[in-house]
Amino acid sequence: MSSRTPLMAGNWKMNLNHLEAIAHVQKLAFALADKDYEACEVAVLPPFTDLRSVQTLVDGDKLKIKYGAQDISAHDSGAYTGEISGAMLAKLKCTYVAIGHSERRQYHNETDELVNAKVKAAYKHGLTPILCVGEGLDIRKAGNQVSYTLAQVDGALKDVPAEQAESIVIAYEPVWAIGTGEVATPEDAQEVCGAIRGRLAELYSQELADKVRIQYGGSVKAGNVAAIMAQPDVDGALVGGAALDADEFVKIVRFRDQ
Ligand SMILES: O=C[C@H](O)COP(=O)(O)O
Repeated sequence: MSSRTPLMAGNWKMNLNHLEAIAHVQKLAFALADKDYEACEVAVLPPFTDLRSVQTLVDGDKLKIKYGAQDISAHDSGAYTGEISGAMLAKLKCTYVAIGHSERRQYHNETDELVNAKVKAAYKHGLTPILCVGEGLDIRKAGNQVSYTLAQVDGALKDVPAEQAESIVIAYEPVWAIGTGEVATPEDAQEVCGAIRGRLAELYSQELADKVRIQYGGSVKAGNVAAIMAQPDVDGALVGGAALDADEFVKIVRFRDQ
């Protein structure tokens, strides 16, 4: 494990309405103590419709939990039905926004070019991108996971200056391990996360690369998180299914105890 502060983020995907969101965040807040926040940064990524409720709760109760959105429009405003702008997310005091999740790439045909535009939109509005990258099963079987994932990193960071890129979070999520119960081995996670850090050093500098947090995502649970977090280039987890169970997510945050 590195000296970077780990980021444990729960991506709720299309789960939990705004009332359920309040109950869930209250449960997390009740369970998490100051020492948990000192050891780890904790964030939730609820659906758009929950964000105002989560903001009200976090602000009102002065919670240390951070929150963000699961997507952002590449556009600032205008006739883009169904889209949500970075300005809107910033107004809701979001810290993070997930960009380029494999489900967006797969079901909404998001290209590296669009992901790059969304990364730039996030920075324009003061949001920190959680850039999601990772290979599908066919790529993994062909042994091309590193080159494929690094090409996604290159595409997402095209023309993004160092003073912005130094705050990015990159989530390596092998698509074949998402929601399947198939977890990449800690060595699999390290191989690609280490290569991503190496690419950041090539694109920018070693100093910048050493600052960036790289998460692993894909069937992370309390039972497997410690081994993954023991890898030198893994600085947190982007958790899907297990983040919907507050008790389980708290155990993931307390990965050092598992
Ligand atoms: O964003 C989260 C990832 O897609 C992982 O989801 P999962 O933990 O349900 O496999």
